[in-house]
Amino acid sequence: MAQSVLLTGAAGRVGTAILGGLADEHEWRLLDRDPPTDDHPGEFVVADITDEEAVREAMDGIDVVLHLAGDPRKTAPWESVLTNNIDGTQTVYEAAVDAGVEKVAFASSNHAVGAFETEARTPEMYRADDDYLLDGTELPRPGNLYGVSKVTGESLGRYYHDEYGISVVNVRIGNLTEGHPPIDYERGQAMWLSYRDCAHLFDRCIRADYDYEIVYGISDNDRKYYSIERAREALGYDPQDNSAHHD
Ligand SMILES: NC(=O)C1=CN([C@@H]2O[C@H](COP(=O)(O)OP(=O)(O)OC[C@H]3O[C@@H](n4cnc5c(N)ncnc54)[C@H](O)[C@@H]3O)[C@@H](O)[C@H]2O)C=CC1
Ligand SMILES: O=C1O[C@H](COP(=O)(O)O)[C@@H](O)[C@H](O)[C@H]1O
Repeated sequence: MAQSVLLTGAAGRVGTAILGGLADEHEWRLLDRDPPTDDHPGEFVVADITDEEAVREAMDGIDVVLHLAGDPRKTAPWESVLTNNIDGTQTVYEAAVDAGVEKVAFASSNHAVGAFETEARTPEMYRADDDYLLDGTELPRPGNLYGVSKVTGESLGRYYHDEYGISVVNVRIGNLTEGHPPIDYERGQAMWLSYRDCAHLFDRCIRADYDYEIVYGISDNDRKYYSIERAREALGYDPQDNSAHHD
């Protein structure tokens, strides 16, 4: 059944991948501080996610929120991640709970656990013959302030789920690239997420029933140090792509 979905950060790369696969599948309300440059499904709200009133208005009638908006740079300074990623995410959750939204899928990141990639483990852990695997039950271990902001976003979800019962899934996205995995970048190939699998994964976030989840968002790469088992079990994720199938 089509659901009413609010997609924040809709003008960005992840939003483009999602809409590329799911434009006709749901009723969309798109939100970004940048106006659209192309055709888009549904209505487009130009607003900043730290604008409480605008975010409240955008939640009206929404079933599911895919919250992508934020500063995606691993080098982002504290002032930016504090405003865009932490304050913005809290504003989105507060408005979602007040509006009676059922589910929020939060775009978390591999950088929430980046510090597990120690000198002793790398580059071996990026290779198919290495069995090191993070599965989402490990404690967070961010390697930069951007990662800290993603861990904080996951914690905000934990709080709003426990306190208000809203369903929450945190998707620790790997490395999204279109058409082809990153070239000459073992780490990027191990955490590759294709556009097709990205759209399917967020479709499962919209449709599945869950309480509070942390899952890894990567394709079914031969090289991997993130387990996708929880995404399969909790969401019914069934990825089609594998970085090993590209030269
Ligand atoms: N692209 C990737 O491989 C990965 C992305 N992510 C996360 O996914 C999300 C989307 O990332 P991308 O699409 O790659 O980034 P992007 O920079 O292409 O898109 C982000 C969008 O959010 C909007 N935005 C940023 N701050 C905003 C604010 N305060 N109010 C309203 N809109 C705002 C921007 O205008 C932009 O259109 C981010 O939260 C990022 O941290 C996580 C891991 C990997
Ligand atoms: O969280 C993110 O991660 C991806 C992959 O990280 P990288 O360390 O391989 O660059 C990055 O491309 C994306 O911009 C970022 O938001």
